[in-house]
Amino acid sequence: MSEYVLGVDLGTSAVKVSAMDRSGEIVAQQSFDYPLIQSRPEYSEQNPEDWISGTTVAIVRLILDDHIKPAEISGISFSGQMHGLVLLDENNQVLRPAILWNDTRTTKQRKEIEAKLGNKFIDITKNRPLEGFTLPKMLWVKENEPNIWSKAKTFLLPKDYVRYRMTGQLAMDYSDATGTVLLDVKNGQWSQEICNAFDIPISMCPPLMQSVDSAGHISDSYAIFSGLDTHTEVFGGAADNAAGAVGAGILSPNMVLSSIGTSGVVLKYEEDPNVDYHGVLQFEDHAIPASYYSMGVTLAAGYSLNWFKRTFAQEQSFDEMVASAGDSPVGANGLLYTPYIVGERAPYADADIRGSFTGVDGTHKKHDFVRAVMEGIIFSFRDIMDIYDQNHKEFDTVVAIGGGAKSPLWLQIQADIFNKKVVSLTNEQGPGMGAAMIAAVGLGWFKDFQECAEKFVHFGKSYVPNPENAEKYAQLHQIYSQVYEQTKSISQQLLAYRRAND
Ligand SMILES: Nc1ncnc2c1ncn2[C@@H]1O[C@H](COP(=O)(O)OP(=O)(O)O)[C@@H](O)[C@H]1O
Ligand SMILES: O=C(CO)[C@@H](O)[C@H](O)COP(=O)(O)O
Repeated sequence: MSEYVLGVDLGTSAVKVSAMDRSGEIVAQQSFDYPLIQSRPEYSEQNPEDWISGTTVAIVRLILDDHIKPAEISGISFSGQMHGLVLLDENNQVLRPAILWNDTRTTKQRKEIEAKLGNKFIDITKNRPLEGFTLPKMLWVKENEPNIWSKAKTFLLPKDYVRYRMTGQLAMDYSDATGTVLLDVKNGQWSQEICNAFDIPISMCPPLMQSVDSAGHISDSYAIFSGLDTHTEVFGGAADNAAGAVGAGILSPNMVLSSIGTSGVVLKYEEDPNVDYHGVLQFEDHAIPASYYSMGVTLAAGYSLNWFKRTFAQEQSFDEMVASAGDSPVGANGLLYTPYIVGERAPYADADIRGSFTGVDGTHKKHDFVRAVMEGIIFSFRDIMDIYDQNHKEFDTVVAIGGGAKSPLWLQIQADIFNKKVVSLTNEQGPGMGAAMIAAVGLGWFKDFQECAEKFVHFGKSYVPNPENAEKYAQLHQIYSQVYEQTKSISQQLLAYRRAND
């Protein structure tokens, strides 16, 4: 009899479920898209029921269309979009749409947290209380929707809610819990001090677990709903970036991950819990017990390209549009794009900054704009890499994952802008692969992630920097780096105008 694990990658644009066998082969994959609800400029929400329907449809298709037998699915685990607030009442019913990681309505709450706890907050959580994180979202609901807050008994993150619906158990794994900024990272427990400071009952925080811990089995009710079998064991899972790092084989400090999903991430494995980036980079518990990672996040990476396509290139397919960037030279004929279209998180934690095209010329063509968007996203990643350079962190290989890693041109642009070797995976399902690996390790198929990675992770093509292009990009990055400061005040004035006229 064959044996499979399912990796559920609960992304922002879609859920992707991969079935993998013991040899690390992906035997089948299904995905299901769901919408973002953006009712106002700074708002970004999703309906948790859409995650449940999407995940279940993908699983049903694996069973019916790909003929994966439920009896052969030994384990399931998760990779989840981080930080999103799901509030449940005393009967574990969802109280309002989830407020997502890229929702930036919480600047007031961020400032209140900073004013009250200052550097103490970073000491406890290893992070700043940025708009996207969960605690400021809780405070926003408390202040703006007191009727909902008064009914809230538990909070969860997105994939924890899906796990709850599959098993009936409420829980959160450490890698996602760091992203709530309510965790005392050194002591591995919810911070009573932060809860007290903001009058949050600590009973709202769910039980904590390791990513590889068992959360029980598929419940009777979910088995009927999905067609899965109740013998299938469900494991904690991880934040998407932790799972992505596992799935990309980032298991030692000399490798860095570059992920172009809806957001963009530059991530480094960290062994030392005392490393201090002063909150400029995020610092999170890893899916691997007793290890950590740091990362910088570009809020609108793939999202920038999606926005551009939706707004200016609807008639082209995604592949055609991306390929057209090859008709524009390095530097997009002197056109620069900054991807701050929903504000930014790293290196500038600024919810008010907005994006720009600079240097627009009457001779520019649409393909120059496409290339400028793709380059601007990677310049933003380069800003994050520069923080590692400033902290004397050495690494020689960048592993690229996410939807953006499907484009060979974009992979070469990464190699040229980073001036480092960039390696792709033979299968770009980094987070989904990581989720499946968590289930495989949880089931005891492998003694640890290292052993599992030897079977599951396969590196594909390497992209080496072209020295001439790297030199041009180094020059352009100097110019790009000035745009933030020079557009900051203009962005603030335009935002004030928008708010006044909303
Ligand atoms: N063929 C392609 N070439 C380059 N980028 C792509 C391609 N298809 C999709 N993308 C980019 O990948 C992003 C989605 O990546 P994915 O890792 O699936 O995101 P998420 O996990 O956030 O849902 C999109 O925002 C899009 O910009
Ligand atoms: O906010 C973060 C990390 O801190 C994002 O990385 C989210 O976790 C969403 O990821 P994608 O949907 O872009 O993969």
